[in-house]
Order: sequence, then structure tokens, then C-alpha cells
Amino acid sequence: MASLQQTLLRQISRANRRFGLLEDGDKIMVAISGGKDSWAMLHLLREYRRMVPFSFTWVAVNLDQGHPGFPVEVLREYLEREGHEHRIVHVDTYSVVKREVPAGKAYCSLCSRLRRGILYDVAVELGCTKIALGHHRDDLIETLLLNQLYAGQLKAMAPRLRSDDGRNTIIRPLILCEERDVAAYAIEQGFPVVPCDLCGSQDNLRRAHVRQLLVQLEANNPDVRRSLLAAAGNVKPSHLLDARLQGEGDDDGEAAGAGDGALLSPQMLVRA
Ligand SMILES: Nc1ncnc2c1ncn2[C@@H]1O[C@H](COP(=O)(O)OP(=O)(O)OP(=O)(O)O)[C@@H](O)[C@H]1O
Repeated sequence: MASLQQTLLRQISRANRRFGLLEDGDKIMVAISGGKDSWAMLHLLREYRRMVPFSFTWVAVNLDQGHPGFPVEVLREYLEREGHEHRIVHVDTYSVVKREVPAGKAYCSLCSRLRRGILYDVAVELGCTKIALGHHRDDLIETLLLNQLYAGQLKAMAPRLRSDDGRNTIIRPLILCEERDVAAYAIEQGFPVVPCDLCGSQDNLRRAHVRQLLVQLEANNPDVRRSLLAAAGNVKPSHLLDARLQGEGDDDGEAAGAGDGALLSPQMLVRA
């Protein structure tokens, strides 16, 4: 049986072939939060570099946002011990978020917008060609549902995206990896995982709801996550209501109904 690491590397390799994430000569800024996903991404990218016939380098960057008790020395020690080129940047966005967000509301949205702006600037300063974020398959699926259920948008997460100002390219090498595999790998490898609730913010209730919904859906259809991932890569613009897309795609009649066998094909399903 394939090891966890082999499974995850195969999925990174598949994402790379499909979406052109890592290229010869790249200098990747690997964004490290201290959570399981970004540690796994960093470790796996180093392993992946050993497997491929082209060359890329990386610098691990953590933004210490000033959360009380953030164990920045734990991150530094690990990065040094492992020999990763790294930068730890300190900007107290925590105070800003605490000041600006009304009591009882989640901090996450403002916190991540502030973080993004700072990380984009750091990437330019460091001459990085791309920024790698640790989002995985389950982040993508949750975002796809969140946007439909709460924001009226058919939109998930791009594996590779140019920022609006054109200065940065974001990549998500773990986008085909399952969260449970990433979590198990983080335990297996003993990464120094920092909890993400240091800010004391409320949970993002909508995301929690979507997670719960997925668990319920999975009870009836164990393939539901695979199907949602496949759907994100199998868009039929002619069968949507966006007037900007009319006329694109084939005319294959009505949408495939549940149980008619047309919803999934082996090619659409992304299997480990
Ligand atoms: N403080 C930070 N400094 C640098 N990069 C960050 C920081 N916070 C988040 N990131 C990057 O953004 C990604 C998504 O952040 P998010 O807070 O949603 O974390 P997550 O999905 O729990 O992942 P992780 O387990 O890596 O924390 C992270 O995987 C990481 O690449």
C-alpha cells in the first residue's frame, strides 16, 4: 500500500501537471501559518523537489500577526533545524482586528485580508515568483458550497491565480489532497503544529455549518466530496444562468439528474 507521503506527492504531482503550479527556476514563497497544512506543504515541496527533473527553490515565510501567545520561537527553531531558508515577519494586525471587528463577530475575514496584503508585499521584496498557500481539497469544497449557499456565487478556489494587481501569483499545491491525509501526515511527521484559535475569535459559523452539512451528505453518499471536487473541474457554462457565458459549451440537453448515471464518470473523479 502506498505510504501517506507517496499518496500526497502523487496528488501534488497531478495538480502540478494539470495546473502548471511549479516551474523551472521558480522561487516559491511558502506561506507558513504554523498549522498542519502549511507544515505539510513545506515538507512535501522539499520531497517533491527531489523527484522532479526541474529546479525550484523556496523561502518559508511566517507572518507573526501579534496574537497573544503565538509561539514564534517554535516555528523559528523548526525551520532552522530543518535547514529551510526562512523569514519571520512581525506585524501586529491582531490589535487592528480587535479594534475594528464588532464584539461577537468572527475576526477571520479581516485578519486574512490584512495578512494577504502583507504577504504579497513580502513576496515582491524577496523576489519570489509565486506564493504557495496550504489550502487542500476540503477547503476548496467548503468554499464552493459556502459561496453558493451564502454568497450567490459559483466560485471555489483557484489552484493558480494571478493577484488583481498582477504582482503576485498564488499557487495551492495541496489542492487535490484530502484534509484527513494531510492531518494524519502532520501527526506522522511530528510537525510543531500551532493551534489556530489563539485570537479567541468566534468560529466561523457558516463554515462550521457547511462542514456539518458535508458530513450529513456523506452519510448518504460516501462519494460526495469527490463529486464536488469533480464538479469544480467540469463546468458546463451553457447550463448556467450567467448571461456573460451564454453560447459557450455543447448542447447536450437537460442537466443530468440524480441517478441517471451521467453525473460522474471515471475521468471526472479524482482518485488518490
Ligand atoms: N500567519 C501566516 N503567515 C504566513 N502564511 C499564512 C499565515 N496564516 C495563513 N497562512 C497561509 O494561508 C493558508 C490558509 O490559511 P488558513 O488560516 O485558512 O489556514 P488553514 O487552512 O488552517 O491551514 P494551516 O493548517 O496551514 O494553518 C495557510 O495554509 C498558509 O499557507
